Amino acid sequence: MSANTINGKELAHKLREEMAEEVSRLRSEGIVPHLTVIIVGDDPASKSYVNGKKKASAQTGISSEVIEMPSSLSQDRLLEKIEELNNDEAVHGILVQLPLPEHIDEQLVIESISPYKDVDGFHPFNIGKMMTGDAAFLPCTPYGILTMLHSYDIPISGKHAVVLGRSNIVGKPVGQLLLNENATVTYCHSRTDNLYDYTRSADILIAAVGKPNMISADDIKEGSVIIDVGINRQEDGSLTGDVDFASAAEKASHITPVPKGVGPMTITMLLQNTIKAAKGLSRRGG
Ligand SMILES: Nc1nc2c(c(=O)[nH]1)N[C@@H](CN(C=O)c1ccc(C(=O)N[C@@H](CCC(=O)O)C(=O)O)cc1)CN2
Repeated sequence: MSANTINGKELAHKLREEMAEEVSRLRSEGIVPHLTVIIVGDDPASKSYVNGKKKASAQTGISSEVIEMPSSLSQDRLLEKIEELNNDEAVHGILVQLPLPEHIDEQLVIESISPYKDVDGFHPFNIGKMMTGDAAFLPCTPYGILTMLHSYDIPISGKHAVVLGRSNIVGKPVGQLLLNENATVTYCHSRTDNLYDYTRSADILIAAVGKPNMISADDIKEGSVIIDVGINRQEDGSLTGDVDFASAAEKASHITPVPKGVGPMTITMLLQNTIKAAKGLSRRGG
């Protein structure tokens, strides 16, 4: 078997075109969706992701501002800035690019953002709503993965979904979203015994570990759906995922590549959350 490639870049492009139409309608009603991104320090990867967010916002008609702050910034100053943005009615979405320098408490920063402007979907209020299946801002990477599965008509209900990784921004929430859609979910992590027994029984395998090529054809079930969230930079500068694409593609039914798989969907769902914030949907439970 040769798998269908789930093309995140192409899907992201299509969704962004649809969003641009929606933003144009909102603008004609006098609503200009606005996203403010804060970046602390000068990590090159973070800078490149933030640039991507700015560019994608502009292409969609979403107004955006990037606030660059030095890595020497105090935590109090960052919290003050966030409070200012929380109180600014023209700002619909606030995002603080992660990771933050070590002297800043990441969780405290996340919790200082108004849950109604939390377009990253990281605030405990939104995480709680997601767990109960209520309207919430969903974390962008997991939301992007669900959108990919839906767009490719991949059945979720009743399927065994195995999530490799338990980070707060990808592993835990993607498992919860799959559970909300009636998958039977198993979480695996660095302490899991006999990990490959689980991966081989997965109908849907989400690899979000950050270990290059840790999954190959021998580790997956025939006809399974493989979602690779890993972004691992090689010595030659190229990117590779957690899955050995060439071998897994021989056995899977669907597979995401790296790059151009899950990555572009992360920024796309951020745009979607910003539009939702501008429409005030999360406040009204829509
Ligand atoms: N506040 C946040 N911080 C971080 C998040 C997040 O969702 N919110 N996620 C990641 C980084 N990230 C967005 O911020 C992100 C990562 C990867 C991509 C992407 O499109 N990747 C491309 C490859 C890009 C390359 O060549 O380097 C791909 O996979 O095709 C977009 C966004 C951590 N921080």
